[in-house]
Amino acid sequence: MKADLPVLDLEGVSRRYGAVEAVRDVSFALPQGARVALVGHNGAGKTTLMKLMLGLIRPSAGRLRVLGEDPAAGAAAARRRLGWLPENVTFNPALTGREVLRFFARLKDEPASTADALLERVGLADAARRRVGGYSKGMRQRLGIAQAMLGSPRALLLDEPTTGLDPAVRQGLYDMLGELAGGGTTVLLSSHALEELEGRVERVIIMDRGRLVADGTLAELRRLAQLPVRARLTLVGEGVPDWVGDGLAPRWLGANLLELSCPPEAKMEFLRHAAADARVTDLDLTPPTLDELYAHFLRGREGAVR
Ligand SMILES: Nc1ncnc2c1ncn2[C@@H]1O[C@H](COP(=O)(O)OP(=O)(O)OP(=O)(O)O)[C@@H](O)[C@H]1O
Repeated sequence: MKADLPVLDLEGVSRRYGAVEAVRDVSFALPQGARVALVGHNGAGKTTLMKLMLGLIRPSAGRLRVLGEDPAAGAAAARRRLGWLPENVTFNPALTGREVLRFFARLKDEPASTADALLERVGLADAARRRVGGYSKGMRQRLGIAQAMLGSPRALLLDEPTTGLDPAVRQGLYDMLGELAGGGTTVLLSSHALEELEGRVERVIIMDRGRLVADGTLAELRRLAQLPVRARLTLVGEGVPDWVGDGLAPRWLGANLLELSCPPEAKMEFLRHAAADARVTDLDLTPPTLDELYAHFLRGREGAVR
């Protein structure tokens, strides 16, 4: 496969389950080393997309290429270069972490030493001889990721890998995914937890009821959505400053804390006014959150359906 070919490439892919169109006409291509999140409500089609990429199910329409090959055509070579962490992964609780990973290593024709090195890599070396039944949720997820990393996959598909993890464990997991992507592995993860993706993926694909409704970097999606920036001014003295028009939708959050909603095109003018006003003693700007973006694109979709 040529280096510049997309690792995962979908063109007009649909998948039906009887009357349910779980995935409808989805197209995207992910290059080597990309870190991408697939976000959407329950039933949006995220898991179905991953199963299609893994070749576990076939599309009803469209074309899918994984490392240049059709994953469902029995091209085992391409499938072996994919790592998968299913949602709610479970392992035999009576086995130790080391036994579990060595078992999966055998399935992938990998030496036991690779399994041991991966346990070290995901921070489970000290717990390797403990039974999985006694592992915390975070430890089980780490073991799941180690399992997905067996065979040095070119792409990792992770179905909701951070659900149920505490913030420190989640951060550790994203750090690990960042390192893998830095080394050239394409990482595609699905998530409901939009806020945690900020700064941790470079691209977000938003799904809604089987359709792709937005695809881009967070900055691109923010630009497309043209959502207002939230500004909070700390003020001395009484009343809303004269230069704050109704267009900024002023709203008092406290005796001297004023919140404004600033359209992107008015931001620089707003900053000039705020900087020149001696009554302003502090200023915070917050770009639209991922949840606001998500709501915006889903609203657009509802508008399109009507
Ligand atoms: N094997 C199946 N048989 C019938 N319908 C299915 C099957 N798998 C998925 N579906 C349906 O396809 C749609 C998409 O499901 P999918 O599991 O891909 O969504 P999801 O985005 O992963 O959701 P979640 O966040 O809940 O995991 C849903 O309406 C679901 O009920």
